[in-house]
Amino acid sequence: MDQALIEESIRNIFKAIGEDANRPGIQETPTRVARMYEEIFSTLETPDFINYKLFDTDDSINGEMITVADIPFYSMCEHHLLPFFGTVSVGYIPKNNKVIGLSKIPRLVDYATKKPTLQEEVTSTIGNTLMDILDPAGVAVFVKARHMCVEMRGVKKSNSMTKSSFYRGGFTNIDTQQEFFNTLNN
Ligand SMILES: Nc1nc2c(ncn2[C@@H]2O[C@H](COP(=O)(O)OP(=O)(O)OP(=O)(O)O)[C@@H](O)[C@H]2O)c(=O)[nH]1
Ligand SMILES: [Zn+2]
Repeated sequence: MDQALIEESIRNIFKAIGEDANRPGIQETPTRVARMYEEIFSTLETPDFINYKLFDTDDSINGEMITVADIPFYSMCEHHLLPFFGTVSVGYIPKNNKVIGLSKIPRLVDYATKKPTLQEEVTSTIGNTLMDILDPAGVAVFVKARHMCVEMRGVKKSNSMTKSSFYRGGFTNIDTQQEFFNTLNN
């Protein structure tokens, strides 16, 4: 990431809005923002999914549902560069005795969110990537988020919650979706 360019850009924004970029209170802000962008836009490269460990279990796991619920995330909307944040819940149905290392699911959430993006894209990126890595019998992704660009500007609707979902394989069955949501509510 080009830290110097970010710093210069932030100084220019201060100038453009009529601030004195040398005022003591904000003098160090461009450097801080550059450091912050390094952190919140850290999905510069695709992670090495080959190292996402898959484990072999016995075949009684096949066809059962595994859910990781309420994984918190923070992202930035690509239209206004304002935060949107909430939770992601992921379910999958193993096949061929294969399960994925549990921590890899929140890692997928980080991969999908640490960049300027849209909620729908976060939802489908997590779902499609899990399908690619694990090739399970089904994947469900459910994302709930608040968008600051809808709340603090523009239409200004506080606390509205945007919900998006992704269902593949066994989760296209309505009863399986219901079981997924029952799990989330427990
Ligand atoms: N589908 C989708 N839209 C988003 C997301 N985040 C922000 N938006 C919307 O992106 C749209 C951008 O619309 P524009 O009309 O180009 O921008 P704008 O004039 O700032 O729009 P307003 O927000 O309505 O004032 C807005 O409707 C936002 O609410 C997201 O994650 N998914
Ligand atoms: Zn926005």
